[in-house]
Amino acid sequence: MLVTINGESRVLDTTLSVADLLATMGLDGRKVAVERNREIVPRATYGDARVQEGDTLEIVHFIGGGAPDTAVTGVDSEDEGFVVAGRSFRSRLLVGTGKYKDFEETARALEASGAEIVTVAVRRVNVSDPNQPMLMDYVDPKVYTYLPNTAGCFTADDAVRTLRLAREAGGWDLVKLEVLGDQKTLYPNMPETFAAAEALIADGFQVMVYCNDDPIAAQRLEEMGCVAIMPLGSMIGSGLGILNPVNIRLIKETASVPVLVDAGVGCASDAAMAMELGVDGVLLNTAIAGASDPIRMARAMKLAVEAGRLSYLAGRIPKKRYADPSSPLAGLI
Ligand SMILES: CC(=O)[C@@H](O)[C@H](O)COP(=O)(O)O
Repeated sequence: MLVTINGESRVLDTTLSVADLLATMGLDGRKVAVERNREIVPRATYGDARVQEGDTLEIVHFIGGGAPDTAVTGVDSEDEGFVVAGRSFRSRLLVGTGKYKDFEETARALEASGAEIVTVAVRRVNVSDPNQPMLMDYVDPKVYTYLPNTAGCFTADDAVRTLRLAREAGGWDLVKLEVLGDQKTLYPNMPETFAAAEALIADGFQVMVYCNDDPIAAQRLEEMGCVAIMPLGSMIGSGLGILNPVNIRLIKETASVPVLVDAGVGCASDAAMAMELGVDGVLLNTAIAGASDPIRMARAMKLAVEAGRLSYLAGRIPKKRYADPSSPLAGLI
């Protein structure tokens, strides 16, 4: 029979089940998800679900990084860590897993960053060579919390479909929703983001949402049930830093769920500045992966996020218009 797998036509044995198909491709036991004619095939039915003539199959896996699905408890003595959707994390730095030279470099950078949550994109398995290395071979999902994301989705429908596949593949329901507006700015498309958030929350997902830095939109997303609000610092991949600190602070002041600055961080001082605004964490990717020395930058980001948090907790001095001598003037000779 003739079927299409990940866009490629294949002639298959007529008696194949989905489980047999995965086995012949060497994908059995791997964290992949299968969609047949745009319907997710539940994992429990792989043995019974027969592949049929004319079927269109999509087999996806994760690209980019991850951590335990169980809560990481215990906190640093100087920082209380943060809690999202009932799970505690010590590290306030969340990192992306794209743009690295190879998976080995990804793994080393993640380790240096100290991140516990890594966000990963969902992509088709390479059916021409399904045995190619996968992210999970390098970034252990028992060590990192995988946060599947919808990078590359421009409609609510695509985003919802992508995250349903991610849940089927790995069982994760804590997800990062991003619905993009256009290729040039990668700004969030907020109407589509609202629609996707609503559908995902109704479907039992815990949604961490990438959004613009609009306090009203952020409030609305929280009211809908999003478990974390992730306003952009600036455009994804731009390295322009935090363009609107006033709005980020406003969003944080109003929110009762964690607020994480997501996107646009270019260097360690940007990450520290975001944390000094009082946000709960920072999500970044390009600044580490695109640095000349990603491992060193990953460590810099770890220290910057910690320093920014401590600086925020310590409380900055008020800015003054004129000098205020550091040494007492009394007793001057
Ligand atoms: C990895 C990911 O989720 C990105 O979409 C994220 O927004 C990070 O952006 P930067 O690459 O600008 O750090």
